[in-house]
Amino acid sequence: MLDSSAVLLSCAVCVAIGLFAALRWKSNTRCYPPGPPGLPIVGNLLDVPTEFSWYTFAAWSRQYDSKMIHFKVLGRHVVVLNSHKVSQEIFEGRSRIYSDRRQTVMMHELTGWHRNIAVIAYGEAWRARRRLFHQHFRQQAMPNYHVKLAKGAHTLLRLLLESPNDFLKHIRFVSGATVLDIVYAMDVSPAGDERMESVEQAVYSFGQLADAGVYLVDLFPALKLLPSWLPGAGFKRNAAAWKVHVDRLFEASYLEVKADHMLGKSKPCLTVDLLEETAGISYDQEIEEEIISVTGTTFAGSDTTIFAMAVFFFVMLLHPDAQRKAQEELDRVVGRDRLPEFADQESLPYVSALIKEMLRWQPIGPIGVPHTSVADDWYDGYFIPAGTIMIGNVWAILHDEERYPDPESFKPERFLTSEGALDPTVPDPLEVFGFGRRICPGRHFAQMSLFLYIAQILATFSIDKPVEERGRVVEPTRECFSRMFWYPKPFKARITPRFDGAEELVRATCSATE
Ligand code: HEM
Repeated sequence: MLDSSAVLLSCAVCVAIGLFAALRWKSNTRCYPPGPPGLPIVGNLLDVPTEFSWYTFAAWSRQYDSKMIHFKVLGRHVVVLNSHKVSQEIFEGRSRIYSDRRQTVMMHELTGWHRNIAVIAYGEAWRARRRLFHQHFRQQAMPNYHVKLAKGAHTLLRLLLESPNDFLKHIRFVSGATVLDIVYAMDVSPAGDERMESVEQAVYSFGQLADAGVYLVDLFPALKLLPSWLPGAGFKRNAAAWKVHVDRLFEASYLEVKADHMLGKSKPCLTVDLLEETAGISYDQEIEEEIISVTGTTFAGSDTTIFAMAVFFFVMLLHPDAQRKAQEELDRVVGRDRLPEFADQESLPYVSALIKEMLRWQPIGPIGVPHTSVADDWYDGYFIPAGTIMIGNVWAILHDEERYPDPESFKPERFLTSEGALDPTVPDPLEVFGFGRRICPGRHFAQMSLFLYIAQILATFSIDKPVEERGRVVEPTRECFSRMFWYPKPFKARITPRFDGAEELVRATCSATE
């Protein structure tokens, strides 16, 4: 006869085997969204192009007849959402699951960018910073920045008068200088300034990191222990060089303003506002970190505005008709005696439509910034495991012909009614600013800056294709950066005052504000 403990043991073993079999069966029957079959270990690494990936994702969406596509790269699940509806339901409707960010060694440990709100993991630290950022960059706070933004726009016009061929350099300078002014009340000169150079280097490094996507050290974190001098450890040398600028970006100017503030000689700026708001709270390193994180992150955002302005000049070369129509509207509404201002925006629907169409037609972030999921989930019968990289295919959503008929054509008119007013039934291309709880909190500031720069440039300058000495018109090359962001490689444009008196108007306005 078997004793009772042997019976119990055999029962337990049977239950364990049963459970194991059931779990295995369940995991085998898990159904991921459709997508290309991959190879062992590398998965679909070789199928995903490093450039223009948004076209491939859209093509897979058509091939597999699914708005949700799945593939694997080196063991990581990736899901791409190719429609407005699915992206809303996932990123907005289930934001508790789909608002995290992947943590990488390069971004979070080696370069100092862990303070950037855009890369912080979904959780309390992110929430606190995002709340603070939102307070200062929500729609209602925008008038606080009107004066400094207008000063920046006037500087841009003056620089375009003085050296029009350097227009891309001027955009970069003005965008960075305006943020320095708003955040730290610092005045920098286009002739060269160490702080400005450091900001540019840091912002450049963020673009490089985002564009590179994944480094080998992110896949094999032990590589971070390699000595920097070792051949193959170039990533560590780059990271160390970038970190100097990134730390300076976050800390140096903040500490300067803080010291001035304690001596009672600081000028009004975002940092001072944040210091005063937290003055009643006893000193806490975490609160100081929050301020540093919010102030420094505004610079990372300035890069996207620079890319958008580069796209603007590019689009104006390709679509002179749209340029002329916007200028006709500016002449009619604002006239030629003054520059357009924020208050004119509502009366300039064509200019607003042109900006919307520019963001839609060529989104600068065609695959946005990927989110990561924090829990297993099921959607429409498909399984999405925790830790999946979630990509919103912004390009596909903004080129969906059901929402935007004839999507490949550049037509600002699509946003207007037949009477020429903005049509509220046509969806704004908001996806360019991302999704759900992670949607860009700087979007009001970005849209306001784009409006002012673009309206003032179109009011005073003509942007045309350059003409060579023998009269040959130089077509813009279609060369572009096309990995994480899309923006044109440096190109030439002929930028000239648009009417007699435009130059005087610019100089007079600049001397009044600069
Ligand atoms: C045309 C200009 C801009 C575009 C197209 C843009 C686009 C984006 C996108 C796609 C994201 C990621 C959203 C997501 O994860 O779903 C983002 C995040 C962010 N942007 Fe912008 N942005 C622009 C300008 C700015 C500016 C000027 C600022 C600062 C004043 C800014 C601050 C931020 C911040 C702080 C985040 C991180 C949000 C988070 O992860 O919670 N952006 N932006």
